[in-house]
Amino acid sequence: MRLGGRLSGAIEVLADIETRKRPVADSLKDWGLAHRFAGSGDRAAIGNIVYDALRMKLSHAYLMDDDSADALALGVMLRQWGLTPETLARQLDGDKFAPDIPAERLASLARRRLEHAPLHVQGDIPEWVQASFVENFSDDWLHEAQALTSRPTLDLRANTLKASRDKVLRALEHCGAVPTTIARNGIRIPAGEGPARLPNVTAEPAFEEGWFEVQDEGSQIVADLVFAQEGEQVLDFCAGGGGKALAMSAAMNNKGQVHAFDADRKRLAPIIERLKRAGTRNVQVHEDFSSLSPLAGRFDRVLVDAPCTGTGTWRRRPDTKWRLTDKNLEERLAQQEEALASAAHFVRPGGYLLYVTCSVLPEENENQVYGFCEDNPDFEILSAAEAWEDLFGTDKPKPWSADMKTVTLTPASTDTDGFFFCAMGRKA
Ligand SMILES: C[S@@+](CC[C@H](N)C(=O)[O-])C[C@H]1O[C@@H](n2cnc3c(N)ncnc32)[C@H](O)[C@@H]1O
Repeated sequence: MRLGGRLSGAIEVLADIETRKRPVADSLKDWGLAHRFAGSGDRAAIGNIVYDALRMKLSHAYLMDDDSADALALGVMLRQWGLTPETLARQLDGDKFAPDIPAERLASLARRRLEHAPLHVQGDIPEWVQASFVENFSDDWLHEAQALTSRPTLDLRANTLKASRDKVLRALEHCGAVPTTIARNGIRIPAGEGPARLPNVTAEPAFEEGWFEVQDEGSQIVADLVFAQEGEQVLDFCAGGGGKALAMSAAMNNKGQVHAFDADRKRLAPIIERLKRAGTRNVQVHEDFSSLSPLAGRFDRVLVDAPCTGTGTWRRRPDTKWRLTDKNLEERLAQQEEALASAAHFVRPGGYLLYVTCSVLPEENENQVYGFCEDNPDFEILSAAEAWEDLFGTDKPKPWSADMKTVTLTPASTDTDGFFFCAMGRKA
C-alpha cells in the first residue's frame, strides 16, 4: 500500500473509534481482518497514524478547524510525521486510494496559532483534568501534558536471574537496543518515526529463554525504589500480571520471599508462566485472601501498585485519555483507599508500605497517601531521595516531586511513563 491507502485505512479506523466508542486495539484488529491484503508494514503504519492522531486529537482539531477523522489524519502527516503540504501532495499524487486534502484545512493550519487555543487544547488533555495538572505541576503543567503526547519507547528489563544487561543488549543489537538512562537493568528500543515498526521482541529466542521482560523504565524504577532486600518478606498486594513482583524477585536475587496477591484472580493468571520463564524461585502466588490473612503484620515491605486512571500511560494508550470521566476517577479513588487500608495490615512494625500508581493526578497520589497517614498515625511518609541516590546515583535526570519526599516520574522529567511512588514507614 502507498501512503494514500494507509491514510484512508487510518481514517476508517479513527471514524469507527469515534462513532462506536470502541477501544483502539479492537478497531484496528477488525480493520485488519476486513483487509487481509494489507501487509504487516501497512497495518503497523495505520496503527501509528491512529495512535499519533489520538495523542494530539484536540490540537489537531483546533488547528485544522475540524475534528473529523480526515482532519486528524492530516494533522498527523503535517504536525507529527514531518511532511509539508507539498511533500504530502507529491506522495499522494496518482494514488487512487488517497483521501482528498481539502484546501480549507490547509489554509486553516497555515492561519491558526496553537498559542491562541484554550490551554487544555494546547496540552491535549480533557478540559476537566486541567485543574489536576495545574495543582500537581504548577507552572510546568503544560510542558508535562504535552510530553504525554509523544510516542513511547519500547522498554525491557534484563532479568538478572538469567542474563546480564550487556548480554541482553548484545542479543538485541539488531533491534537497536540501548541501555536506559536511569533503571539499572533497563534496555530501550527507540520509538521510531513515521511508519516505523517496533520489533516483536517477544518472538526473540532471548525472550523465550527468560533473559528479559517487557517493562516500561518507569515501572522498573518504582519496583527498584521498593528497595526489596535479599532475605526479606515482601508482599505485592496488587500483583496483577506480576510485572513488579518479577522485578522485585530479581532484585532480591531469588532470596527471601515475594508473596503475590490480587483481588481479581483472573488478573494473576499470566504470572505463573512468567515466573517459570524468568527462573524465579521465591515468588508465592496467593489466589485467595484466606491464604494471605494469617500473615498479617509479618511483612518487611508491602507494595500497593494500586488500580488507577492510568493517566501516566497516555502515551501508550491515548484512547483512554478521551474516555476518562470524573466518575472513573471517583471509582479508582475508592479502590485505592480500600487497597491501602487492607494492605496496611500486613506491614510489620518497623516495616514499609509502598504506594505506586501509573497516574500523575494528585487526587490519586499525594492526596491518597497524606490522607492515609492522617487516618493511620502509626504510618509516616518517608523521603525516597536516599533510596533514589543509592540506586541511581546523583547524575541522572531527576523526577518531579511536589513535596521532595514522594516521586513522580513523567515523560518530561525522566523520559518514562508517568508513575507515582511513595514510601511510608510503620512505626516500630
Ligand atoms: C496497576 S494493576 C497491577 C499491575 C501489576 N502490579 C504489574 O506490575 O504488572 C492494579 C491491580 O490491583 C488489583 N486490585 C484492585 N483492588 C484491589 C484490592 N482491594 N486488593 C488487591 N488487589 C486489588 C487489580 O485487580 C489490578 O490487577
